[in-house]
Amino acid sequence: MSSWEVRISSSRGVPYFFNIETRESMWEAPPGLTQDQIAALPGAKQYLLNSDRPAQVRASHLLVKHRDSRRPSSWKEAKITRSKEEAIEMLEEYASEINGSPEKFAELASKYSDCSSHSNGGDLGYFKPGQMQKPFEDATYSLKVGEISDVISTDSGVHLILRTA
Ligand SMILES: O=C(CCc1ccccc1)N[C@H](Cc1nc2ccccc2[nH]1)C(=O)O
Repeated sequence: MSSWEVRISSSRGVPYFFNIETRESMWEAPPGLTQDQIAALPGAKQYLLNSDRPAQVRASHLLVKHRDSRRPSSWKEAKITRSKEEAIEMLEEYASEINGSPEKFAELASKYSDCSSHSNGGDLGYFKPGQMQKPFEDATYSLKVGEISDVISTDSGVHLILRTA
């Protein structure tokens, strides 16, 4: 079998096909390979996972950091000492106040989010697979547009996510 493998493009954060013999690369699966042969290539799992995801999504989030966050500091608080449990309780409070309203989401994110995106109602803009921490990306892709997530945990802290596109 030819020596193709699937890699992730660091610039675009999406999979591509690379032939380690000829050093050829291409975005789409090389012609002539059956679906089974593609699935058997090294790295194919990445391709199969990503291939059914839209190229990019847009989301806003409300982040509450805690003492175990990667950077336990924010525009709101120089030294964040709350526990993860306290952060989750706060987020659940906010979630019930937001009660599914995108307007309320933006208002509370502006006031309470520990991310710099608070100044924009929590809007992160568009992002592609591979650009955000995996739990955040997976949670966003599993939301419908207009839907708000449950509490999601990343190395940055705990989040509510509103998918906007
Ligand atoms: O990484 C950033 C900036 C994110 C951003 C992207 C696009 C527009 C505006 C902000 N801020 C971190 C907190 C943080 N961690 C995150 C993890 C996933 C998504 C958003 C996040 N925000 C921090 O402040 O520690």
